[in-house]
Amino acid sequence: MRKVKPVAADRLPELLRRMPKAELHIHIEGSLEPELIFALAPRNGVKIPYASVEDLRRAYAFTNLQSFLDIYYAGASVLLKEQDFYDMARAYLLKAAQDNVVHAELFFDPQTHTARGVSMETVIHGLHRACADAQAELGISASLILCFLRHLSEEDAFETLEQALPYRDKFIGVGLDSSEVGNPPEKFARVFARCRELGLHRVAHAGEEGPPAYVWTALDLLKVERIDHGVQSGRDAALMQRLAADRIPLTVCPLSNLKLCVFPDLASHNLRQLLDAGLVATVNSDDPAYFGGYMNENFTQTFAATGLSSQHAYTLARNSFAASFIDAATRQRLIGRLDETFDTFQ
Ligand code: HPA
Ligand SMILES: [Zn+2]
Repeated sequence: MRKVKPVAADRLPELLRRMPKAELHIHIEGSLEPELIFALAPRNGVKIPYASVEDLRRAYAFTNLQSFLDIYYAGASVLLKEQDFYDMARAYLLKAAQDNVVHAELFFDPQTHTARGVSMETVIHGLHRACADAQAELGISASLILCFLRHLSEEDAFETLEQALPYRDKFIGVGLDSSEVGNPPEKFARVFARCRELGLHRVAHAGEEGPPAYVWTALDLLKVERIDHGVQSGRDAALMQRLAADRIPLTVCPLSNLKLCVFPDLASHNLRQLLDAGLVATVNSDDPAYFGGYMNENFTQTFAATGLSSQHAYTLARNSFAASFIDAATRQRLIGRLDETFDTFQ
């Protein structure tokens, strides 16, 4: 990793905001702000059990992953039409562009929608159109990763994959999310093997709340290329060595970990430990509408709490490009822009 100049603590937030970066762990349904929920509900004739935006926001006090997921799936129930999916992704991509996110890989949860009678075509077309427009109008590249809900069955995941295959050109890979503990990666080994045959990229949430064993099986049985979260890996020295040696990226989400009580406070977060061990860690927002911050908030709050430096900032931004699924030429061009930002920053 190249060495960068030290930057005074009071100038670091500006550098963090200004540096170009990629976001690799954003659930697009988790970018649905209360204001948009309250705009979409009457548009679609959907009733929501909250009196106001403020009333809904007050309910965002989570104790663990499941307490969040219950409210996250309820929020997504206002999404019915292609335009709804477009509007949600458009709002996220506008915010991302403001944060100098130049490339984003968006997770989406089709089973949350198809279970309510919304077609796969509606979901994928709405999201994909927003990604295409963002490239043309905002200069940000964006692609889609289809996530299987791990609390549902293997059979349901296979059926979801079948339903999505007519739109194979509109998503680049698959992921695994929802309730982790009790739903280990091995439950989906055959689905992921099929996705590998199809040439799809593969990622999985592992080691968010679940044990390091889930990270091992995500690697060995699902053959994933990245681990989403993965922070529990810090408890297993052999796993840390494996992740470093194989350069398996971790898409870390500090504000999510804080809000879901994975760490008691940001100062106790193990991002520094992961970086010091030579892991390809990145910073991401996960579900920014629920966890109180988009990309730049994740960077600035984490750096303020843990005392990370300009060198860490460069490493994290560079890791985000290295860990992304963009083509090699684009990756080099984006790293060039990153270098220029650090070279010229005063
Ligand atoms: O952080 C998460 N973990 C698991 N599933 C999710 N679905 C949205 N966000 C998450
Ligand atoms: Zn996530």
